[in-house]
Amino acid sequence: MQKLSTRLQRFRTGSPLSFRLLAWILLFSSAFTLIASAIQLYSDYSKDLLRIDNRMLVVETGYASSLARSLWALDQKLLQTQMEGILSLPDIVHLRLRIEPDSELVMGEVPPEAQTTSHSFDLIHQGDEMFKLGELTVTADLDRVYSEMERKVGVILVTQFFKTFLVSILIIWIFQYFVARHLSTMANYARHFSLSNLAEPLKLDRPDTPLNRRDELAQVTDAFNQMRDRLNEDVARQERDAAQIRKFSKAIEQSPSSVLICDRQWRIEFANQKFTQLTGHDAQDIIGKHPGAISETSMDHRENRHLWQSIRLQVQRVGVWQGEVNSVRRNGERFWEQLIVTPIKDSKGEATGYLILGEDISIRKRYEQQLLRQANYDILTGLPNRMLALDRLKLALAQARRENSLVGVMFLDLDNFKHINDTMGHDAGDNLLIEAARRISSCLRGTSTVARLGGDEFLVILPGLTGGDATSQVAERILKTFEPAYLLNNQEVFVTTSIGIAVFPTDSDNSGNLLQHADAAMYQAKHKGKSSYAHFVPEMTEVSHDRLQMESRMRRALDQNEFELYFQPIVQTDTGALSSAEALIRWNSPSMGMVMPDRFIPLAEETGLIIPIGEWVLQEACHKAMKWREITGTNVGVSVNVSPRQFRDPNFSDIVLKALESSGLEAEYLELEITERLILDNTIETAEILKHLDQAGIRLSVDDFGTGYSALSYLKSYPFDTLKIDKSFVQDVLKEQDDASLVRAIINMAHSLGLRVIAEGVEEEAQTHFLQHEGCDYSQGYFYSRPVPEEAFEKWLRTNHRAKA
Ligand SMILES: Nc1nc2c(ncn2[C@@H]2O[C@@H]3COP(=O)(O)O[C@H]4[C@@H](O)[C@H](n5cnc6c(=O)[nH]c(N)nc65)O[C@@H]4COP(=O)(O)O[C@H]3[C@H]2O)c(=O)[nH]1
Repeated sequence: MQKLSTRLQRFRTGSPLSFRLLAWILLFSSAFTLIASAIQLYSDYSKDLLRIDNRMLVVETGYASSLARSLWALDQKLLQTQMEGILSLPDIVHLRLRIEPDSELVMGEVPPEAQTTSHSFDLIHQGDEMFKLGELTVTADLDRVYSEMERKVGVILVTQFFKTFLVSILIIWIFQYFVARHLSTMANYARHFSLSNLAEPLKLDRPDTPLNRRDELAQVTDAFNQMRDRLNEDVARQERDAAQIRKFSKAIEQSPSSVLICDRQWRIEFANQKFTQLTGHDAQDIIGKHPGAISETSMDHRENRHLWQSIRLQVQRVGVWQGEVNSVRRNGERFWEQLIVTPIKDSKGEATGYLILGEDISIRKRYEQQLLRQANYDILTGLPNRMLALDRLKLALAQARRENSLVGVMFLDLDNFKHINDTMGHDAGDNLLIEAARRISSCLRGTSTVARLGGDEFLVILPGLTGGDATSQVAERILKTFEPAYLLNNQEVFVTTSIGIAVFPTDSDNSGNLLQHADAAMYQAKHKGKSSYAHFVPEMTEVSHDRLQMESRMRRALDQNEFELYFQPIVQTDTGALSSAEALIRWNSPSMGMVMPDRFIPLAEETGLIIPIGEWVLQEACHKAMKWREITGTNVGVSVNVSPRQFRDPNFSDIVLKALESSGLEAEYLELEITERLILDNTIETAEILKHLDQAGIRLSVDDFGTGYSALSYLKSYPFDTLKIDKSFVQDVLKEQDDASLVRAIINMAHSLGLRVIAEGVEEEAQTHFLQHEGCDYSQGYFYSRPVPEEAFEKWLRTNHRAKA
């Protein structure tokens, strides 16, 4: 019962379509039935009327002659019987017989208000002559026909109504069961269909037959489910996209680089946290502004506009702009940043905006400037070094050529420096050099240059001179400033200098010759006696007698076996264990005593003698390394210095390989030390030779790192294994904060390029702690051992229990 009522309820409330259908079916079927029934009734009615008409005709044909005979015979009885016979016929209710001439016989009765139909015919006597006897009018009552019709209408209406109703119910049930309820299910499904409710597919409550699978409901269901699947895919894709967008946004927000996103018109739309940290500008303050307008104060307006114009043009043409920009923070502080500007393109490749990535490179810049300073200036005196001095000299010569002026070049050497250094100590020597630099500088104009070439040698460049005399005046002034005593270690010391002068273009028109001539003149001045100066004269071209003598002695020295290798251990910084040794040449000259490499290697370079000397060093070093293997039972590597001239010798690679071959030393235990200046001199050849050596397995190291150009980029392009930090940095790591941070930066940078680092010139234990802390791989210096002769080194090896296992 309950079930029935719910069904009814559902039928009533849930299926308006069924109701409407029912109503329409009823209406149409009723109308149809009514029309059909009306037609039927009308035809029945017509048939009944026809039947009555026929019956009247039958009366005429059947009774006309007999009635006429009875009337002729005046047989009233028969006439009556015959009329009664007619009256007994169905529907005939009234007969009127009009007898000629004026009598009438009436039988039967017409019910009041009855619907009737009448038929009259003549009664004729058929004798010799035709004689009309009378006329009979037969009246039939149509009430039966009408009541019959009424009954039929009633029956038809009732039966048709029920039939229609039942058929409608059946149709509706069929429709409800097979269609409407499924439509309701679909409607409900569609009503509850939402993005959060996509798991359940639409399922109709009906058997899964092949027929059902093909009908329209199945098609609509499939369409629904396909829509659901597509939506599911869309939602999943959207979620994936949203997750990615979230991830990217986070990455951009937390990026270590500053990020600005601009629209097509270069108006800032987004700035990340790093940008705010870096510049001090809040994102909301700069939204809508042009990126060039933020730090406009960093340069003048025109320069800034020009910069951003060229950025815009290059980004449009090339697709990227990158460069270093000197920007200004909100608080006015300047900083260097590396900017990369790229367009953000849509799927059609159209730029929809621009991405500006920025990185604070102030520290790197500072290091680079520091390195540049180190490369160009003498650390002790702060004067330009040899390299910068040569650049300035070349510039001065170029200018003099243009202006037709003279350039004076002076070579200075402190007369008794070596003696003071040896007797009063390095600090006193250093102080003397600083004071001498100051005194020389004080004698010069702003356009002149005074440089320290190394040791106690200075160079003075006097550009834009109009006459040679000016050089003499400057030389005299310098000699005069040297007259007062120097206070070294609280002692008054008198130091003099010797000055050699050469003038462009009188003495030479190229810088190299000018320097040589000034050098020769200086030797001449020294010969003249201390505290004097000398001008170059062509007779001096034979150069100093000393140098010539030195050269011929050096040539003999190889044959006489006067060269000797000293060795200095290179140890692992953290353990102190021996890793390898650097071979350092010494010249045991019978006439000059022990000559240090700084004194003869440059001359050997100039004369080309370095090639046979270098070959000897390589052979010796490799053989010694094999000997140490025997002594220690472990592999000890050897480092050999290679000078530029050696390196450029076409046979250099062969010489190295021959040394390895003849000694039996594996290539990996030989390391060649190359100065960075050499690398920068001749790029293509250098690259090829380095590649060749690297392919042979020989280790390569950059020597004296920090004293050359220190252009970090070349380290990436060449196959170096090791970087040796110059001793000038290491020695002051504990005293100079700048040097400490520079060494730290070099170590980090080298490691990031996959290079090992050796710190040279380690003299104190505290320096080793610093280097350990900074992760420096290897160390070398007096703290571990000075360079020692072969026997001493072997002894050191035997006693040094920390040799690498
Ligand atoms: N103040 C100080 N100095 C330390 C310390 N530890 C090592 N040294 C010195 O630093 C120099 C290191 O060699 P280098 O930079 O390659 O510089 C070398 C190298 O460029 C060149 N040289 C030496 N032997 C050869 C060689 O066989 N061939 C070539 N081409 N050049 C050589 O001569 C330069 C000078 O050599 P050395 O006079 O032996 O000077 C050596 C060494 O004695 C320390 O703790 N404090």
